This record gives sequence, C-alpha cells and structure tokens, in this order.
Amino acid sequence: MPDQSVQPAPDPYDALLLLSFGGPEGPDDVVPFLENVTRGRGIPRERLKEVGRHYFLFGGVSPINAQNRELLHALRKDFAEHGLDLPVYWGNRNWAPYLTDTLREMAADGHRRILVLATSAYASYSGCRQYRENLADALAALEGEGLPLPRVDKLRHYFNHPGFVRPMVDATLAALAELPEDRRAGAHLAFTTHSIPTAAADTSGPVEAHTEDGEGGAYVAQHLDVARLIADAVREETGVERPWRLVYQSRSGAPHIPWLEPDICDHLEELHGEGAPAVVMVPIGFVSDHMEVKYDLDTEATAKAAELGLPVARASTVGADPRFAACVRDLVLERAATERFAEGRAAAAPERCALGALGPSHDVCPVGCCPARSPRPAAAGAD
Ligand SMILES: CC1=C(CCC(=O)O)c2cc3nc(cc4[nH]c(cc5[nH]c(cc1n2)c(C)c5CCC(=O)O)c(CCC(=O)O)c4C)C(CCC(=O)O)=C3C
Ligand SMILES: [Fe+2]
Repeated sequence: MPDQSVQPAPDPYDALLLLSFGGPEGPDDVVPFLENVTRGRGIPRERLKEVGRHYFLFGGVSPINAQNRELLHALRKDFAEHGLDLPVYWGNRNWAPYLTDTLREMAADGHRRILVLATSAYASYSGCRQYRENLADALAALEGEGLPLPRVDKLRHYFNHPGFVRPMVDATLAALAELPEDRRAGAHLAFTTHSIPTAAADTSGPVEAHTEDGEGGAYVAQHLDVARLIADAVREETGVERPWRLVYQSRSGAPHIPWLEPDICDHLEELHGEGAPAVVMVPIGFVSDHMEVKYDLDTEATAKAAELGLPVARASTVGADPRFAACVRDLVLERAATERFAEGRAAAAPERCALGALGPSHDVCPVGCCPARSPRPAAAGAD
C-alpha cells in the first residue's frame, strides 16, 4: 500500500460517511423495509413474498446492520491508531439510521466537506449512481429545512484495492481447507455477485465502457478482474491450477427481462454434471456476509449442492477485516491529497493503489456513468 503518512491529514475533508443499504432488525420491520427497497422498481409481488420469507427465516433480522456497526468500529479504531482525525458517521438507503437523518446530524455538527464510502465496491446503477441519487435527495431535504449544505464527494471504487482483494484470497484458501481433503485439489472456484439486468450491466461504468452485446460493461469487467486476481493468488499459494467462473445470484425482476447469468444454482448443477469434485463459492460482489450471502448462498445454493451430493464451502467477505479498514484509510488520504493537489496546495498528485488490469477507478463519476432508467438528480458526480 502506498505510504501517504507524509501527509496523514484528511484536509480538506472533515468527516467520513459510511453509506449502506440498511436492513430490517425484527419481524415488524420486514414489510416496510421491502417497501422502501422496491418503491417504484417494478418487482413482482411473488418475488417480494419470497424475499420476505428469507428474512423471516432469520427472525426478521438482516445481518447487514450489525456488520456495518462492526465496520464503523474497525474504521474508528484504524483511524485512531494511525493518527487520522476524521469522525465516521453511518447512514442507509433503506432503513434506520436513514441517510437524511445522518446527513442532518453531520451538518448540525458543523461538517462541510464530507467523503462518502459506499458499501459497494463496483460500478453499477444499484451500487453507485443510486447511492448518489440518495445523497442528492438527502441534500435536497436539508436544503428544504434551510440547513447549511455540506459538500459531498464519493470515494472511488475499491474492487481492485489490495485491502479488498487480499482478505478474499485468504478467505478462499480458508474455504478450500474446509472441503474434504480428497476433494480439495480438484475443487472449482465459483465467484459470485448480484445479478443485475443485462441492460444495466451493459451501461455500467463510464460511457466508453458501455457495451451493446450483453458483455456487461464495467460491472462484469471489474468482477472478472477481481476473480482473476484471486484465482491467480490462490494458484500461487496452493500450486494448483483450478477452473473458475464468474456466476450470479439473487436475481429479481420480471422473468421476461434478461439478467446476468448463469445463476449459481444452475452453475453448481452444471459442474456436478461435468464431474467436478467440489466447489468453493466466493462472493466477491459483496462487502459483508449479509442476507444475499446468508440466504442465497449459505441456505439456497448450499441446499442445492447437498441435493446433488456436491461438497461446497463458501468464502467469507471482507466484513470488518483490519486490512479493509486500512484500505479505506488509504483511499481517504489519497482523495484528500488529490483535492489538495487540485487546489494547488500540494506539489504532486498522490500514488493511487490498484491491482489487476484495469487500474485505479475515477474519483468523480463522469457524465452518463451507470445511468438510471429514468434520470434523476445525483450528487457527487459530473451529472
Ligand atoms: C448490484 C446490487 C447489490 C450489490 C451492491 C450493493 O451492495 O449496493 C445489491 C445489494 C443488496 N441488495 C439487498 C437487498 C435487496 N435487493 C433487492 C433488489 C435488487 N437488488 C439489485 C442489485 C443489487 N443489490 C437489483 C437490481 C434489485 C432489483 C430491484 C432494483 O432494481 O432496485 C431487494 C428487493 C427484493 C428482490 O427483488 O430481491 C432486496 C431486499 C441487500 C441487503 C441484504 C441484507 O438485508 O442483508 C444488499 C446489500
Ligand atoms: Fe439488492
């Protein structure tokens, strides 16, 4: 990781906002939470009932809020240990603490230059622009209340930062070790992420990255880069070349609209048919072991594998790994240094740390990046 300790100052930023999805914390929260998530998004009733059932299986509690509290704690600890004086707040899109309430609190506490860390590492409408729309909505609410408006900037995508990739390499090795010993050497790797409509995938990332052929634009390219990095590192560690593939999970929406495929369960069936001895599922698309991981992989896909008699193990996500907290610190210091350079207050632009073939992502989303189906105001970007 680059050493930005020369100037450990967050200047010009005065606070960090952890911006996440939010999840229900008890049975009474499930239906209102799902209404928040799906408002105006055309999700079939049947799918909603099914997803509600997943939450009720877990007592109506999503793991995501507890995991964000742990991440908050890890960030504050890392910042304190490294002399980075930057308060960290937390707000969500779909459940309390709601983003607007958090932003109001931040403004009341006097913060004027806020950096945002979204709990999504990749480009896509759902993982990037939709959070920028949420920020615009929250700022508009504050403006309506006559409050001073802070300026918000969003940290760049961190899918290829070593502090995100390396914990997943270790997690993949740990999952391999959970498989029966005689199945380990031949085990396949199935990298999974959230399926999204192919139309959304094709328009993900900056306009230059858009594709028209269903190849999935920046969303798929970024995931493939991470999958390859992990597969290569695991091969180096174990001395075994393993077949791997990027597959999808958690498909939603109407059946006639194409989404990214294959689904993890179909992929397991296919691998079983080909005689694969075992599979490790690596949920590279997610930052914590939330409901999409606990239900879609640990419950549904694991039951499918058991039915097939195919041994599977699942790698954990980065969660509150100290290396991920250090990655966030690195990105904060990098962006602060970039801003100081842009303002003519530093002699050079900072080093930008990234693994893989794609290089560090842009700081500011350009015009047309990850467009919405119906355009709405978005903050922290060029449009
Ligand atoms: C790309 C992506 C990420 C990863 C990036 C990121 O993290 O942001 C993600 C994360 C998450 N998605 C989550 C939950 C849900 N997502 C839904 C619906 C949808 N997700 C989509 C995409 C994504 N989703 C899409 C295109 C839809 C269709 C509706 C629409 O076009 O918006 C629905 C509605 C029911 C259903 O349709 O499944 C639910 C309940 C939770 C919380 C889990 C917990 O509670 O622990 C998390 C972290
Ligand atoms: Fe989702």
